[in-house]
Amino acid sequence: MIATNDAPDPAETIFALSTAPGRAGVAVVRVSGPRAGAALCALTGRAKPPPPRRAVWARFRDPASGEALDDGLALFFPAPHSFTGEDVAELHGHGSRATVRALLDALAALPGLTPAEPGAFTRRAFDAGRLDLTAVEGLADLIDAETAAQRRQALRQMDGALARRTEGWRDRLVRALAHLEATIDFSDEDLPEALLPDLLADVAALSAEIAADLAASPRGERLRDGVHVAVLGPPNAGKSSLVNALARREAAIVSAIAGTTRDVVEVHLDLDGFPVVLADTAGLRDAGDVIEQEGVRRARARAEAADLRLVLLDGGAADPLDPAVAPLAADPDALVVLNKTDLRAPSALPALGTGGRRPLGLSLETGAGFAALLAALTDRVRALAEAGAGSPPPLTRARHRHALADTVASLDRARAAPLPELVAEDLRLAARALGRVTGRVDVEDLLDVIFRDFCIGK
Ligand SMILES: Nc1nc2c(ncn2[C@@H]2O[C@H](COP(=O)(O)OP(=O)(O)OP(=O)(O)O)[C@@H](O)[C@H]2O)c(=O)[nH]1
Ligand SMILES: [K+]
Ligand SMILES: [Mg+2]
Repeated sequence: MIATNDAPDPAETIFALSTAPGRAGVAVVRVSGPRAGAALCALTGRAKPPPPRRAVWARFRDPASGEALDDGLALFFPAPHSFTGEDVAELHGHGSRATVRALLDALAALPGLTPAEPGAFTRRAFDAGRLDLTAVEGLADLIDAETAAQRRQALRQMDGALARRTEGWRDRLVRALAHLEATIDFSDEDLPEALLPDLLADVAALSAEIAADLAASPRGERLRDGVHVAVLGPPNAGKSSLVNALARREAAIVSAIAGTTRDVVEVHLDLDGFPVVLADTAGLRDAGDVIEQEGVRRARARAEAADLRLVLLDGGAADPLDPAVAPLAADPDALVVLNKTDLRAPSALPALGTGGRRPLGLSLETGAGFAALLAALTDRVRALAEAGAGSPPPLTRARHRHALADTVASLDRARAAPLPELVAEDLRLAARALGRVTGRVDVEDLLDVIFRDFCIGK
């Protein structure tokens, strides 16, 4: 949605349908660039655009033939108070394919107007400095949000929570660097002798703070992409039955034949606003044909990659904790469930691992324990994905993680550097890595800080 192509030509006026294509009550066509006002006038027959940000009713006509195309509302947002920072016009017409096509064709026929590339409006907003990169990403995530928690996270990032945090770090870094540069360049002047130890202490504190956010980073990406839960267990434990019950549809084949599931079957769930990718897997055992063995290999790979492992034990088996399953159930991070409690009670099993844990009891046959399992699963998913309002803004993309990891690496090199010049060089690299998060990498602000804090040059 927000993908951008070649560097845009700001002299061009671009236009596009901004609402979803198809039948709808209203469709919004947006025009941005120097000819936006003229385009609005050409289609509405007005001598000049309406007052800023005021909706006026208009009949939309083909400027060439005079044919009436539609009627609706027209709005004008003069630069710089618009989404793109340029003159923007909006035509709100009726949302049929024919009216939208007619409006777009009429705009295309006007001199100096070109259809917008995907993401071109947002690209212009970024170029005009109205959005930083994290806000652009937040906007893209908001448009794609499917659950309430995703919507909250996207809105928070779009509002600049992550940008403010990284820019705050960058300000501190640039300030430290400015002081250091000053001691290097003007060492004959009277600057504090003890600057370097203090500065290195600041750098250590900053590095620790960024590292702490990095350590918490899987949360944000999980909320964006979904918490991956793998359902694992022996053949015939009822894994596919459980996945179907959670998905409330027959997503996977259930049968009394052990080894029914071979491929990994994914279903998407919304658990209390948190997106979940639930994977049904092949029953784990060594027997079976080559296809089943490939299924077992895939199941184990999925178990490795999952954020949470739900281990389903078979209450109908001779030994539900046989050696093929016991190690999975002993994992303290796994959610362990004994199914078929209509055949055997959890109290009939020995405790799992240390600490005397018991599996949750479940019968998909009778429905007993299902609500409790759903609640336990939701709690675990929330804990893995939650971005509490008071906590630091989550890193939602691998890009953020890489930039911050580079920053920490440079800061740690700076702390170990033998000469002030080398410390400065590593701090400069750290500042540049931080600047990548918001997309603002410039050096002018370094000079600003030098002049503001030291009044050098008088
Ligand atoms: N008695 C009883 N039977 C159940 C229960 N849950 C599932 N079953 C039955 O157990 C059998 C196996 O269920 P599946 O869901 O196919 O089991 P699975 O773990 O996916 O099996 P594989 O894909 O072969 O590994 C089916 O006949 C189900 O009807 C339960 O709670 N009680
Ligand atoms: K089965
Ligand atoms: Mg199955």
